[in-house]
Amino acid sequence: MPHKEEYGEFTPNLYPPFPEDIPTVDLQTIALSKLLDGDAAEQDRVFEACVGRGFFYLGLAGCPAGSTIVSGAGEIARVGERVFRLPLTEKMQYKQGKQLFGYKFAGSSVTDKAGTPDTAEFFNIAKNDMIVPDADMRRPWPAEILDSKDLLAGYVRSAHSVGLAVLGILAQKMGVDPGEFASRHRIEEPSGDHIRITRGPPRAAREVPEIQTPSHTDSGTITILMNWLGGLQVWSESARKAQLSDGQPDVPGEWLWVKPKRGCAIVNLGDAAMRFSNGVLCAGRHRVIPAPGAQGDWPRYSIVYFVRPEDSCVMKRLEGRGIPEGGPEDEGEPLTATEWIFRQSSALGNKLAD
Ligand SMILES: O=C(O)CCC(=O)C(=O)O
Ligand SMILES: [Fe+2]
Repeated sequence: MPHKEEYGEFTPNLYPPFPEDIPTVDLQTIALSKLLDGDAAEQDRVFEACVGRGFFYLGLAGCPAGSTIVSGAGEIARVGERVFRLPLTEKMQYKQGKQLFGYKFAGSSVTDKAGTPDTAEFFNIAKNDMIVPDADMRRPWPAEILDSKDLLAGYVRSAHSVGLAVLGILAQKMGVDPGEFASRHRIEEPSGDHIRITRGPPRAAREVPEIQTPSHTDSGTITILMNWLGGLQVWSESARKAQLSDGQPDVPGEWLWVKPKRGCAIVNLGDAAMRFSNGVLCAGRHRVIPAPGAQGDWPRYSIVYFVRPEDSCVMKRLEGRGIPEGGPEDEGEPLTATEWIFRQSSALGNKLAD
C-alpha cells in the first residue's frame, strides 16, 4: 500500500508493474529524434499510425524538446500534488469556465446514461497565460502554479513544438503545405491549448471499476500525454466521424488497456485533426479507469498537453491532394475553434461554470 504521508502521493518509483495478463493495445513506437531528423521511414510510420488508430507511443530520447517533456512532466505532477491538496473551497475559486481553463472537480461530468459521475479532478493550465508576463494573464492561478510558471512555460513550448512537428509531417503526407497547420496553431495567439494535470483516486472496488474520465475523443488537434500508471484504455475499433456523441463508442468493439512506456509520450489525434483532414486522420476514442491490478491502489496522475486550433480559426477541411472533398462536414456554416470546442465538450456532459 502507498505510504501517503511518507512519500507524497505521486511516487512513480514505487509503483508495482503493469499486469502481464490483460489485453493491451499494440501501438507503434515512433522516435521523435528520427522524425525531427527527417527519417523518411519513421515519417511514413507516424502517418500510418495517425490514419489507423490515431494513437502511438512517441520515444522522447535524444532531443531537447523530448527531454523537457520527460523531466517536466514529473515536476508538473508534483505541482499538481500541491494544487490538489488545497481545500476544495479554494480549488473551486478557480472553477473552469467555457474555455475549460482552471479546476474541474470530480463529478462534473457524467459517465453513462444513468448519470454516474466521473471521479477525476483536473487542473487545466492555459498555454497563453503561462507564456506572458503576470500582468497580461487573463485568469487568476493558484500560487502553486504561479511559482512554477517557468517550468510550465518551458513545457508548453516543448509540447507545442512537438505537436506541430508531427502535424507538419502529416500535412506533407496529405499534400498540404505544412504552413497550413502552423498558421492555425501559432503559439502566441489565443487558443484552447492547455496543460492538464489529472488526478484520479485509487480504485474503490476490484470488480466494477469506476470511470475516472468517460469515453471521449479529444476535441483539439493533437495531444501529448504523459502517464505512469495504467488506466488509459482505447476503443478497439477506430471511429472517424467528428460528430456529436453521447459519450459512448459509435462502433462495436472492446476497451483495450494502454500500457505506459517509460521515456515515451502517448500521442493521439483529436477531432480537429479529423476535421482538417476530412476524415483521413483518425481521432482515437479513449477513456480512463483506475489502474489495473495492484497499480490501482495508487492515486493516478497524468500530464496532458492539448494542441488546439487558434480561437478564431475556422474549422473546415484543408486543401491538399490527399484530402477528399465533400461529405456532411463540408456542408453548413463552419464554426470557429472556440465554438467548436465548446460544442464538443458540452456534448460530453460537462457542466460548465459559465
Ligand atoms: O490520463 C490519461 O491517461 C488520459 C487523459 C485524457 O484522455 C484526457 O484528459 O483527455
Ligand atoms: Fe483524452
